[in-house]
Amino acid sequence: MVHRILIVTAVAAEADSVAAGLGPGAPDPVPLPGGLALRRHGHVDVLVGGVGPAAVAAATGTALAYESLAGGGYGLVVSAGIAGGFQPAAPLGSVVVSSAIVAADLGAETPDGYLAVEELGFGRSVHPVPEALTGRITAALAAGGPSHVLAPVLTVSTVTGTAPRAAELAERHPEAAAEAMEGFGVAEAAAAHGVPVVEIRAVSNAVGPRDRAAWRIGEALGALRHTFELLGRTVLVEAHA
Ligand SMILES: O=C(O)c1cccc(C(=O)CC[C@H]2O[C@@H](n3cnc4c(=O)[nH]cnc43)[C@H](O)[C@@H]2O)c1
Repeated sequence: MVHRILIVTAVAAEADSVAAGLGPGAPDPVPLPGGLALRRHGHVDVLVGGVGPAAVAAATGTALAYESLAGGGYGLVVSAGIAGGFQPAAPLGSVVVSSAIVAADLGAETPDGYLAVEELGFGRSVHPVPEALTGRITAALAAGGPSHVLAPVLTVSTVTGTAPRAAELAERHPEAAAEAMEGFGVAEAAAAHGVPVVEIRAVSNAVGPRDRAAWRIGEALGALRHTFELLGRTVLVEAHA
């Protein structure tokens, strides 16, 4: 069976950029339960799943179940959108491709420091991403795409807004290049259906002291569009074959 590809964003502006990169789609969205709507671009579906890991996990699970019950199935799920970038690894306007998707606040604070759920003896806080997949994505971006880095992407429920919090996350996850709010939720839903997942983020702001005026959302949405222009002609075609 040839599987479809599902791309999930948090908000409509991100989905619009992804869709613009993919090119013309079907005129009418497919309504899903829960007030969700899939925009179809050939074999690629784009879904606005909501902000935060819980909302997006529910939405992604709904889309996966819907497609499965319709007799098809997804072969790849992509969490996409804008993000905060750890400096200097991920400058504004660059793209981060996830080598792993990490729930950075799924754990417990203790007097001796933070413990991830694995250290507490239950649950998981990391979803791996297939290397063969990230290798194809980075190769496609290297051929004229935005500057990019392959690194872990953190999922947080609270946007980092202070230098001490940014330093704490960087110390705990020294390899991480970006933080956003949905990747782990998308990954949990994909894993429940046995579907591989990758997160692709365009950097709109630096992780650190909150300075909304310094966010470069337009630049990041442009990088997101450029990324999916390239992937729509390469990796997303191969992944469908
Ligand atoms: O105001 C706008 O025009 C606009 C356009 C597109 C997206 C937005 C968002 O606010 C998206 C929220 C989404 O962005 C991720 N994000 C971005 N920066 C960070 C960050 O520093 N830390 C965590 N998450 C970040 C996140 O995934 C949000 O869901 C606005």
